[in-house]
Amino acid sequence: MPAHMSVSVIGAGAWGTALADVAARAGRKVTLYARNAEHAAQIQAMRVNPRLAGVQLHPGIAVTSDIAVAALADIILAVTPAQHLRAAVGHLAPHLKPDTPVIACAKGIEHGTHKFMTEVIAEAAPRAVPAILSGPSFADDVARGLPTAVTLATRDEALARALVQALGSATFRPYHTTDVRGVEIGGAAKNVLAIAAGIVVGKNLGASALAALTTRGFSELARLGRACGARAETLAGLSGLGDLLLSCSTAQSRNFALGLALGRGEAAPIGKLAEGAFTAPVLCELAAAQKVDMPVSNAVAAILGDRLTIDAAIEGLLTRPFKAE
Ligand SMILES: NC(=O)c1ccc[n+]([C@@H]2O[C@H](COP(=O)([O-])OP(=O)(O)OC[C@H]3O[C@@H](n4cnc5c(N)ncnc54)[C@H](O)[C@@H]3O)[C@@H](O)[C@H]2O)c1
Ligand SMILES: O=P(O)(O)OC[C@H](O)CO
Repeated sequence: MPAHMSVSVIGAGAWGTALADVAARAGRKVTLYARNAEHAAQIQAMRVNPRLAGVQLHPGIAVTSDIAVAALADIILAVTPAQHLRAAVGHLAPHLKPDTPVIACAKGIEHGTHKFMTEVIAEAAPRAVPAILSGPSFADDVARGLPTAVTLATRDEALARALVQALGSATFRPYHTTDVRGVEIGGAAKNVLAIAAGIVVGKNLGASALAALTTRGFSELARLGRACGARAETLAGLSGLGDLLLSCSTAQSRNFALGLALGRGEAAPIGKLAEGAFTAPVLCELAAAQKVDMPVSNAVAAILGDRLTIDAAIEGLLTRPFKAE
């Protein structure tokens, strides 16, 4: 197994910046890539990224807008929104050394193709080794050094272990697995379900309803996971149940915050990436293709697509036939 001494982060948003800090804290040589040269120069000079306000960049992090420089690293973290991953990795691919691990840190499913994040990497950079990192972790918490645990998956177990060693520290604890699909499904579905949780709170339906929604949400996440070949322990682990619990419990989640605003009849928060809004329609298409019933996710997709009012969605969910748990 080659030494993984250097890490590049593609995408200088909130999560990319927090993960650059994680890698620097773990002792790696870190390069943060921002596609906009002016933005890169500003972060390099100020040592602060406005997308992660109030957090000082680790002194060891170099910032670049040169993709060829970023591509030289032993490990790549791809940290763009899910719908931009193909373009970002495609831009990087010609410059990569063969067999470089490219770890998707986005949570979503690609529109049109229904591809998961590692499948997108495999197509956009065929000589890379795709992996995925996901789990309950807010960029702000991670960047402040608060304790966090996530799941890191790639098909080769020895590589998964090595990547965990390269990125892990006392405050950022990745657990390894080879269940790539299980990790991808948890991260994508939890964002959609977090919007539903926010709606429940915004509509003042009560703490009991929130617990019911979260539990039934997990039930449909797990049904889809099983249909797609995910392992039960992954679905009940950090990247599945763990991330669902986090995102369904606090307005610190941008997806929950979107649902909260919708439930209160307010405008959606501006400038905040809510991946679940992009994932909802494609998650429902995927579930339908797999003949998996996902009533909560379907309701979220219909609300966001203006095909259903929130009140009608709630009534529809509450009047479904009684059935075995
Ligand atoms: N913010 C969090 O707490 C958090 C935690 C875990 C996972 N995530 C996931 O990480 C992903 C990114 O989220 P974020 O919070 O960093 O979003 P963000 O909006 O803060 O940043 C996204 C960044 O991606 C960059 N980008 C877009 N297209 C690009 C391209 N083609 N090449 C290079 N850069 C490109 C943008 O310029 C921007 O800087 C999402 O899928 C999200 O679900 C976020
Ligand atoms: O702010 P959100 O809803 O994108 O959630 C961020 C992370 O995915 C939480 O694990």
